[in-house]
Amino acid sequence: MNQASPDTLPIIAITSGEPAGIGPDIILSALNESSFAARLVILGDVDLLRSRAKTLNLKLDIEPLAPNAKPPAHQPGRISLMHIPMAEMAQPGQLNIANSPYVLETLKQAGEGCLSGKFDGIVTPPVHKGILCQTGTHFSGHTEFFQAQCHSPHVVMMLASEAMKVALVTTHLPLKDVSEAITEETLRKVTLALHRDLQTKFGIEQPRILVCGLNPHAGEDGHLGREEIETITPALDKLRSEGLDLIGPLPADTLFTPNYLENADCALAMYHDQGLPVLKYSGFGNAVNITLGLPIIRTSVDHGTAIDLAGTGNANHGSLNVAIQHAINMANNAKKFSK
Ligand SMILES: NC(=O)C1=CN([C@@H]2O[C@H](COP(=O)(O)OP(=O)(O)OC[C@H]3O[C@@H](n4cnc5c(N)ncnc54)[C@H](O)[C@@H]3O)[C@@H](O)[C@H]2O)C=CC1
Ligand SMILES: NCC(=O)COP(=O)(O)O
Repeated sequence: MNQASPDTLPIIAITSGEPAGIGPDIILSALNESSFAARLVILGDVDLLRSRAKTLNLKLDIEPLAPNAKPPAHQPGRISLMHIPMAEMAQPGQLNIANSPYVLETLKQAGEGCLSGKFDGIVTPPVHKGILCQTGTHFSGHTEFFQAQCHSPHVVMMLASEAMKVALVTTHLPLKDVSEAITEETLRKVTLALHRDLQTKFGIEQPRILVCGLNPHAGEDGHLGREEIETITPALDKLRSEGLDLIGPLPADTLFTPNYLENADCALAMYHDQGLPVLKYSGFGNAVNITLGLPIIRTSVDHGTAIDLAGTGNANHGSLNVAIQHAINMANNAKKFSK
């Protein structure tokens, strides 16, 4: 049982995610079964949450907050909600472009609330990037959405499981554009942002980071690609001379083996599908996605919208639990540092 006064608990906003996916399902089951030492507020449509609770046969008390009211301390079975109306009632499993503006609005209000100090952190259940892009807005991910909203020059996507932390130099880029995006400047900024946040957000005094090469066998001395020699090694050497503990560039296929991982704090992959499949293989369903380098706290789940499972009761809320708990811990740490 939490002993802290409710007024000191962090306020964490949780967006409802893609309404036809499992976002509403995992919010309902997580907040029904688990207990969080925080004031949680869902940003979403009250009828969506109530209707999905009925479909899932979950008995929860779902109440909209009065304007400007603060959410109470979380109690299992009770949900406080900031009502944001959907255009049309969502059917589980059926994407509807009419509700895309709603999804974007929940993110916008979450970000604004964090920037204004109304919320202490944001947790985002999954959205469907494809249906959002169909509106004509280019949406490649929450990471880039909040980066733009916060005017942050460099953010880093990092996923963390019990077994490992994996950060990415590039995020949602077509593979054909990756090589060009890996410049000495980008590597420098991403690695510095990662190093700093491992220190400040995870309390690791001197983080040791394993850095992947881009090419097979990290280029095999230039015979299988030259990015390691021309770009990655010079960027890492400069950072090493400034005191960072960096190993690499290492062949990505051997970097993710126990000998390396056991002696390091984080792996830095060059692109999305170089690092994330390994992390998801080791911890899918219990990992957290954290955006580093933002002025606000933002965590997310390790999975997507799982349209096939919406409304079935088979969606696992383990990763959402971890994402909420990480946001709470980071918000509490931030409060300590600001005193
Ligand atoms: N944070 C976010 O907003 C994320 C959004 N996505 C988006 O989700 C959409 C679908 O992506 P997919 O690649 O199909 O991945 P997905 O994670 O939605 O599904 C992959 C497989 O895992 C299962 N699964 C996913 N979450 C689960 C859970 N909580 N419990 C039990 N089983 C679960 C699904 O049923 C499916 O078989 C895409 O539009 C993608 O961009 C993907 C990852 C993160
Ligand atoms: N694979 C993780 C992912 O794509 C999530 O991206 P984001 O929406 O957190 O930017």
